[in-house]
Formats: sequence, C-alpha cells, structure tokens
Amino acid sequence: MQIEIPEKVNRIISTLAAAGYEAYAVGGCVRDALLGREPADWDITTSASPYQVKALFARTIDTGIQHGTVTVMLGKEGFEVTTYRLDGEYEDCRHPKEVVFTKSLLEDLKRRDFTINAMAYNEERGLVDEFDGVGDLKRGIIRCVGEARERFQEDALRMLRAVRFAAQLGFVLDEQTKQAICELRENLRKVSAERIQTELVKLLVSPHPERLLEAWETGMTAVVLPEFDACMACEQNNPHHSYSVGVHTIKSMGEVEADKVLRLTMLFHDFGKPQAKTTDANGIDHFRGHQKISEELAGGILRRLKFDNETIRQVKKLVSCHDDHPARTPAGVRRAVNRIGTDLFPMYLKVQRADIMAQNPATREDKLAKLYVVTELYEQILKEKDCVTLKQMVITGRDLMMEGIPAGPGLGEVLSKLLDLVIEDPKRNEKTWLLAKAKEIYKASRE
Ligand SMILES: Nc1ccn([C@@H]2O[C@H](COP(=O)(O)OP(=O)(O)OP(=O)(O)O)[C@@H](O)[C@H]2O)c(=O)n1
Repeated sequence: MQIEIPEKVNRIISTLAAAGYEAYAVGGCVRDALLGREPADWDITTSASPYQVKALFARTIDTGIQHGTVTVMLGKEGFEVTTYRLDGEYEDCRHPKEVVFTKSLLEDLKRRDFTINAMAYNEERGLVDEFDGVGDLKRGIIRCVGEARERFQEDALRMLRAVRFAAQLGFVLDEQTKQAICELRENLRKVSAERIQTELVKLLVSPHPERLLEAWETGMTAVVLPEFDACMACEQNNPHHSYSVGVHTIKSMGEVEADKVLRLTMLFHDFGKPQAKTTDANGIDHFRGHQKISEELAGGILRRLKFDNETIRQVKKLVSCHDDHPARTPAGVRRAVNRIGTDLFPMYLKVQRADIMAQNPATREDKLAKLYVVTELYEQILKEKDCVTLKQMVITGRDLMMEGIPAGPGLGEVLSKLLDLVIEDPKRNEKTWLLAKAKEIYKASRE
C-alpha cells in the first residue's frame, strides 16, 4: 500500500536514515493519507534520540524535548520528530511521568491509542500495520490497541477521542472499547479542561455532531457535561415539540453548518429548560424564562472548559436571544439588529432556523414563514445600509451625564429608548433634539 508523503517529510526521514536511524511518518497522518483525507500535520517517529535529531538539522525547537519530541523547522513549517518510546503512568493525563525510550518501532506503536492511529510508513519499508489498522479503517471501527482498559488508564482523554474520531470519520466503537469507556469514564475528571475543550469542539464541528449521544450513552457527558444529561431526561409535552430537550438539541446541531460558535450555541440554547419547566393543569409543559437560564449555564460551562472570551461572548449572546421574535416591520428588525449586534445577527437567523427545524414538523411552517419575512427585511436593511447602531448615534452616555442624568442602568435605558426613536426616523439623529428628548424620558421615568 502506497502513501504520498510530502517532500519535506521525506527529506527528514531520509536525513535520519542516512545517519543510520530508522524513521517513519506515524499516527494520524498515515490514517488520514490512507483515507484520502488531507492530514492536518505530519508526525515522524524515529530510533534517534532527541539530541541525535537535533544534531542533524540546522533549526529545531526543543520545547517538547523532555517528552522525547524535537520540532524540526524546514522553512516556515515545523515537523514533530519523536523518539520511539514506551508508555508509562501518566502524571497529568497527557505525558508519561517518565519517558522511557525504546529501540523498537513496534513498542512505540503498541503504546498508541487506536489501531487506526498506530500505523507507520516510510518509502523503503512501506506500511507498518501490526494491529490491523487498515482492516479497521475498511470496517469503520474505532478499536484500542491491545487492552482497552490499559490504553484508557494511561490517558483518560482517549475515551473522548474515541467518540470524536467516530464522529469525524463516521465510524462505530468496537464493543470492548465501548465497555472500557463505561467502566473508566470517571477518570475523565483528572483531565485538564483545555484538553476536554479541544475534543468537544472537534466532535461538535465534525460531520456527525449527533454522536455526542454516544458520549452520553457511555456516561461521559455525566462527568464532563452533566447539564446535557439533564436535557436528555427532560421531556417536553408541548405542541411545538416532538422530542426531549436533549434530542431536540442534538437535532438542532445538525441543522447548522460545522461552525464552532453555531454548534455550541445549538448545544446550549435550551440547557435552561430542565430548570425552567412547569406543567399546567392540562399537562402541557412550559419553559418560561429558559433563555436567561440557558445563557447563564452556557457562560458557566464555557468558562469551566476554559474557552476564550470572544467565543463566550458570542455564544452567550446568541443563546440569550435565540427565541426572540422581532416585530416583522423594518423598524422592528432594525431594533433587533441593534440589540443582537450587526456581527451576530446573520448567525441569529441561522440559530432561529435550526431551532425551528428541530421542532415539531406540524407547527414548523408558520414559524418558518415568519422567519422568512424577518430575513427579507434584514436583507433590505443591508441593501439600504441605514442600520443605525449606538455607535452611530450623534450623542453618547457622556453627553447625557453632562445634562445631569446620572450614570447607571437608568442612563442605559434612556439611550436605548433614544436609539429606538432614531431607528423609527433617522432624521431624529440630531444633537439638540436628542438631548431634549433624553431629559423628557428621564423625567418621565422618575415620576
Ligand atoms: N491521547 C493520545 C493522543 C495521541 N496519541 C497518538 O499520537 C498521534 C498524534 O496525536 P494527535 O495529533 O493528537 O492526533 P491525530 O491522530 O493526529 O488526529 P488529529 O490531528 O485529528 O487530532 C495519534 O495518532 C496517536 O497515535 C495517542 O496514542 N494518545
């Protein structure tokens, strides 16, 4: 079986070989190349020690040297070259406490997580596939190398990786691998939030975000995302819904494109429902105020998983308005654009559509028709380019304070009412008129 290896990777392998060392492309790149996917990066494994690798190349980066990895720089590109090693006990669930080097490629492949990730290749020897990785690629199976429990005890994150690869490749989990996850899922508590975040995002933006259900079935979400389990247990007896909150959530993720913010928003948009649920005398469930609770939960979870501030801002904002329905008039839609933000409004429309599509098909048409009108009005506004934002108003909060309106929520409210007036009629965006109106509004609010 032949793989096309990039010229620079071949150059590194042949430089090592000419110096008498073994070297192979290894892991994810071999898997992806065999699948006809573009590998994200090319990793190399070698019998040379990190210092022997360093001695052979002009430019290297040593930050991973204590784990046996040297990054070789060729031009602007960096390639990780790792010395053959065994696996030991993992201190931080990421790197073995002590690196034990080996002279054997087989030992190095044995320590890897899944059969499809445990193949090596160089042009001289061809494919090295000791654990039938090719067979598992053909059958579409994620299977641990050797004893699954051992692989997961070495690094608990691998349990989440198993589902992530299944979602990315459309594969199924091997039974023994799945069983070991059910047994060892609690170990995920030891894994850092950043590593969980990486796997969760890869799973969500994959072609199969619905495979999150497998993380739920095996008990992993109960450990890393218990709020999702609460949604799975929350039925919705309501004319708009045919599924539990959890299943609706999963369906809605499949209705948006593979974008991190959109998929996270769909995942979290109804997380507040289990807390907000009330049932009326007719047995119909209501979820008043769930948006606010969902927004708070989303913010807390994203912070817990160490997401960056901008992602948190966008997701929280979209969750906080996912169920808003602007008045279907030009002024109503302009107001909504200002409230939600010109940057996020196109995403809000996608979120609305996905939410509706994942609801009861019988009540969907009417909602879609209304959303269509809002979308049309928004497109009209874009064409006219006359969407006023707070920034474009000719007065600011400071001007109002100069007029004696004290800083605080009251001032924000006056500003927002002024903005509404300007949106209704852009000719009102004039300083004298606005200041007089501001005083009037403030006075009325105190009476
Ligand atoms: N917890 C881990 C992480 C990685 N690996 C091994 O290291 C290789 C490279 O890891 P990584 O770059 O994280 O994953 P890839 O398989 O390359 O996949 P992706 O780039 O999609 O993350 C994997 O193929 C696997 O052989 C492992 O055994 N256990």
